[in-house]
Amino acid sequence: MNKTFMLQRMWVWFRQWGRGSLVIDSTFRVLMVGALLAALFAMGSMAFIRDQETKRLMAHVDALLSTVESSVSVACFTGDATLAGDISRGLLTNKLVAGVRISAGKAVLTDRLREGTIKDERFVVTRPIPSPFGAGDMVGEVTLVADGEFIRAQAMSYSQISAIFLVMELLAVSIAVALVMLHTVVRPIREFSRRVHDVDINASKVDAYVIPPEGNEKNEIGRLAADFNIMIGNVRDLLAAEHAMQEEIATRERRFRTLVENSPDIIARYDRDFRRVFVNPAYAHETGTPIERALQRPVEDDTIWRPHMSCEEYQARLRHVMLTGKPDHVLLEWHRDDGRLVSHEMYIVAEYDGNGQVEGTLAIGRDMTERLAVERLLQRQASYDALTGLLNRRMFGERLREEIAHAERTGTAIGVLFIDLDRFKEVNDTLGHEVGDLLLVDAARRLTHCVRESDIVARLGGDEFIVVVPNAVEAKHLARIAGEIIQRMEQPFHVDGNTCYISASIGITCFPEDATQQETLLSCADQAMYAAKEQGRNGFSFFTREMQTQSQNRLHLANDLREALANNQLQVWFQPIAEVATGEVVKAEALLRWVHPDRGMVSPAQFVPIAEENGCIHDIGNWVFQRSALMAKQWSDLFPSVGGDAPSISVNLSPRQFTRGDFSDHWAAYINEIGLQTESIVVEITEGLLLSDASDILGKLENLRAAGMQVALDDFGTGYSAMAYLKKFPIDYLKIDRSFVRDIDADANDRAIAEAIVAMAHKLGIKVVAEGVETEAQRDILASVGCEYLQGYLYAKPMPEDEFLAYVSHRAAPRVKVASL
Ligand SMILES: Nc1nc2c(ncn2[C@@H]2O[C@@H]3COP(=O)(O)O[C@H]4[C@@H](O)[C@H](n5cnc6c(=O)[nH]c(N)nc65)O[C@@H]4COP(=O)(O)O[C@H]3[C@H]2O)c(=O)[nH]1
Repeated sequence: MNKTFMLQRMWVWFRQWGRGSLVIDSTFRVLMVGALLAALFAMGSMAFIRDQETKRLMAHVDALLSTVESSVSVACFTGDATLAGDISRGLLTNKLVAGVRISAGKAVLTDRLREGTIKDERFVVTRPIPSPFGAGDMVGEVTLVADGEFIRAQAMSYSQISAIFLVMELLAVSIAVALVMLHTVVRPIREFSRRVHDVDINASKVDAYVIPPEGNEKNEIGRLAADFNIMIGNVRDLLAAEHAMQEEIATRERRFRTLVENSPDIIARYDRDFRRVFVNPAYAHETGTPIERALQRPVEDDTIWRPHMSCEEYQARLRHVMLTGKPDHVLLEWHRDDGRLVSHEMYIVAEYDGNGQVEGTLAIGRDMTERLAVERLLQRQASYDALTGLLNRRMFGERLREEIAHAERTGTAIGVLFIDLDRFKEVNDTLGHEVGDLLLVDAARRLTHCVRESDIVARLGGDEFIVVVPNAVEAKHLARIAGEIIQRMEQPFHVDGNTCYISASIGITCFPEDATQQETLLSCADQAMYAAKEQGRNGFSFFTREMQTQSQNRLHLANDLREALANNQLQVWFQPIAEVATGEVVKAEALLRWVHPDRGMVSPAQFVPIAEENGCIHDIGNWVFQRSALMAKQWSDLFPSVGGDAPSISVNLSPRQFTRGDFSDHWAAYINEIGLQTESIVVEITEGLLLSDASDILGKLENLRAAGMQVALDDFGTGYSAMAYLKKFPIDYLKIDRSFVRDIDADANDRAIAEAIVAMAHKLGIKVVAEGVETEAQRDILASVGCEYLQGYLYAKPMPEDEFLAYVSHRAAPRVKVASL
């Protein structure tokens, strides 16, 4: 058992060893085949040779029988048993013969069988014996029993020897074949194998090819080498292509890496479990997370997304992209370490593996911080007033629309307060826009303190504000808010080192009582505000239907005013101004009149503000000046004989026209053109002008003075009464407002004010004109405090040009001829 196992092991080892060597394997196979064939042939030939040998020996026995046939014939013929015995003994000496039987007829002459012989009929030869005398008579019969054992042994021995030779021959042939194969096939193949083995496919072309072993160039090995070389060529080409491809891939990868690593966009790749498997440096920089910390971390670990979008939401978006394969845009925002909010728009796409399965997502984020900041700023600018931070007109419109819709649904009321700052224009014009802006900011702040959080506060532009009070159930609630606003606005504004006083006029309207449409609602509030202004400012008015009518009137007036100048509907009237010292009329104020074709006389107090609003004031102002200059010219032609001050005409100059400032050159040119004496024109300005950009105002006033005009400060005492400014500017006259004159005989304060104004003006070398003098008592008091000139109904009301000329002509020397204008 062990032996068999050992043999099996050896056989296996041998086979394995043999497979490693073609020489051994092929030799072994040839020998095995040879041995097998030898065995087969040997087996086949042994039976054949044994048979042939048996036959040959039996033939030999037969031949032996022939040699004794004549002797046996004699013995049989004669019946000679002795002879027959001798013959048989002689035959039995031959090893082949084991038994002899000779019979003559029925008589057996001899019958001998070697002892121990087993008679086998195959080895028995019987032959009839003919008569020695011929004639075809048979005299007996002889039977030879061949020695079967001997013959078999002989045949076996012979066949074995033959088989051994055959096997040896075959083995020899096999060995020869193996040797020949070894020499002609195996060796060249082994050499070929060695050469193939030595081939360096990357070497130069010569070394990269296999040369067939000598003498084998044309046989199968040669063809194999040729095929192999073709294959090497193909492989070399493939390798070269592969190499080029690798190079290309490496180059591309390098470029992509450069691109990705230097990309300002953040790039992150997530696997199916939302773990980051790649991030670029921009990601690390923007998120403040080092790359190694960011990798392999799931999105849930992040806290950076929180401000704008939760991780769960972000993860849900990533999942959706993976499930649907549809790209998505996500805005992510987070605070950096320095606290700055950064915004990135992430473009998320699904990534697939070679089998088309989604293996994760790629997120590329572009920094939108600045753009969003600008957008938000623009949005804010589009919605909020840049100066005050309140809602602007546009946004207010939207909010009001929403409130109206809500009120309609819920059946509630809305209160709208239209707030206009009184005399803000003066602050702006006098102290400059910067101060005006600061005042507006403070006013906005005060406004927001007067209302609830839920109320809407907006700036419509300039000094106009709006407050919307939703759920305004009672008018008194709105009145209380308006009262508080007014009260707060009355408080002095301390702005940039200046103390300014303004007030607020407020118009109040209600939805749905007064109007249900947004525009109409605002228009009603505006009209109510206008009414509040007309009622003396610093107050509020609720909208009434009459206001609507008035407002429409104003609108019609504004339209008609555009045509008024061209249609000769405007006139300049003159109101005399008397000199206290002489009682003579030496000055007059030009006062504009509009004789409306339908309405009759319209007051300048009514239409001058409209003309200022729509810009007509420039043409109208120039026209008034020219008419006044002509009147002054004519009057001065009358006066030299009268004596005293030269006559002059005061012309009201609208602050709007003064600020534009292109009038003075024209006016100066016109004075020259008509040859008017110097100081015949007094330009009346309002005191608020002096507080504005000093150099500009000063320059303009000096221009007027240089052109021979004088300057009067109108309505003095009603505005800022900034005495300090009087020193700085070239003012010739102060005009005490008629509000101080009205009660001067009854109100000691008014008298004291008038007295103080006169005293101060005189100290500055300025003469004083008192307006609105209607009574002699007023005249006397004003005269007593030192007022130089008086203007009022006591002397004369404003009158048309011809009447005025007649008036002054009458008072002047009768010899002076009055020329027509
Ligand atoms: N109750 C009373 N009133 C008296 C008396 N004496 C004069 N008045 C009125 O007082 C106003 C004086 O003009 P103002 O203060 O410059 O006030 C003027 C002036 O500011 C403006 N205005 C008039 N004409 C012009 C003009 O041509 N250009 C500009 N820019 N404004 C003008 O319109 C305002 C009103 O002008 P008017 O209605 O003409 O009113 C005039 C005049 O008729 C009096 O004794 N009692």
